[in-house]
Amino acid sequence: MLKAERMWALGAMSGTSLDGVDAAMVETDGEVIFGFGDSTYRPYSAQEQGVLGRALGKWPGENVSEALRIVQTAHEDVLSGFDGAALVGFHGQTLAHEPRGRGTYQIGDGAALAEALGIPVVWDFRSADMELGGEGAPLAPFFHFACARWIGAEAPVAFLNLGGVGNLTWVDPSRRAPESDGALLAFDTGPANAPINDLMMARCGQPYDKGGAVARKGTVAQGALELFLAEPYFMRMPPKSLDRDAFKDMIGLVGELSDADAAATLTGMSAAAVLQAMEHCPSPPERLLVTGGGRHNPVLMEMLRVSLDFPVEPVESVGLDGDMLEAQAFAHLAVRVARGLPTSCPGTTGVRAAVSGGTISRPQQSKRIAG
Ligand SMILES: Nc1ncnc2c1ncn2[C@@H]1O[C@H](COP(=O)(O)OP(=O)(O)OP(=O)(O)O)[C@@H](O)[C@H]1O
Ligand SMILES: CC(=O)N[C@H]1[C@@H]2OC[C@@H](O2)[C@@H](O)[C@@H]1O[C@H](C)C(=O)O
Repeated sequence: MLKAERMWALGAMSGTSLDGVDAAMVETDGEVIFGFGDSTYRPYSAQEQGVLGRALGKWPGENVSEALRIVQTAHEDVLSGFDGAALVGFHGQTLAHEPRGRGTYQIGDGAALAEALGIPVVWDFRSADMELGGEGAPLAPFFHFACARWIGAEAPVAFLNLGGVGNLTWVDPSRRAPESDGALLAFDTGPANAPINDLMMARCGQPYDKGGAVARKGTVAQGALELFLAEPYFMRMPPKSLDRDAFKDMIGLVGELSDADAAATLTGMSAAAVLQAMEHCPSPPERLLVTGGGRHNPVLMEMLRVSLDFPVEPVESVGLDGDMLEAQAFAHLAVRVARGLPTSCPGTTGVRAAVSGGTISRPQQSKRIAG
């Protein structure tokens, strides 16, 4: 275990919406955030997205070599452009996630990345948690705890990530540490952008509903919304997590609707899932801070605002970067792993006891292309 030492760490995340790789630098000792540094984004081309999309749902033993090569090359390219990182946190690309079944599967080879970059790489963040009975996700909550302190919050706040899937973290920043009893409650809320994107691609040949423009013209079909909310997942007590495609069938619920009504209804479903999730929080948060691409969808944001009686704001309102929060999370978590500090606990993943996940791969050769 390293002693508490602040360092610049570089984190990288390739999210479930398959849009690209985010990378960001954070100065941290794994507990306190001292500052945020450079960040960048490397989109996947349409051809790369196609390969990754076809690899979704595959498990170890199945052939994903082309997808792996894309993920590996994209990360090497983007991460080699940074200077001064002592450590890299490499999430990889989730292909499948079945917490109560076959486990979780992220592709990306941290040992090869450490060789290519010439710096230690922390990876395989989710396995240890699952081995101890956890969901393996979400993992950003330990970083959200540090963010709540960084923004100076004294009362509970909540972070909502609207990515392909939605996830919510309720934080009580007055607790001593993120693993302390009652400091964190976190779980996946339900589908967020993934079904909207799938609908837009199938019906309009567009990757997403930019600005909620299509949904804005439609009306939410109440019958379909009620069928969606009858899904047992919403009643289940957290922690709980989801595969990107766990709600793939919900597209069928809007199959008969016009494009606008279908988009409005799927957007309404994503919002309703968040409202259900808020019911599970120990107390209403002071504010709901929204991160991830869905914060750019004004229809989705408005649906949340009209139903919640505390402010719903993008994380930019407190000086954070909503496009980079997940990449920053894996930078921060990498330092926690290097120090042997926990990265998940019963309140975030349902793991039996707080656990420090992740594997550290150090470069064997002294080759250095960064720093
Ligand atoms: N201007 C916009 N209008 C509407 N939706 C948007 C806009 N910008 C981004 N999005 C949505 O956000 C998605 C990308 O979100 P994000 O990058 O947070 O996902 P991710 O990190 O891949 O997912 P996850 O957090 O589940 O791993 C896009 O696919 C799109 O659906
Ligand atoms: C298995 C997996 O990759 N899950 C992702 C996904 O995307 C959002 C949500 O579902 C969350 O559970 C998680 O990512 C974030 C970064 C997390 O672990 O906190």
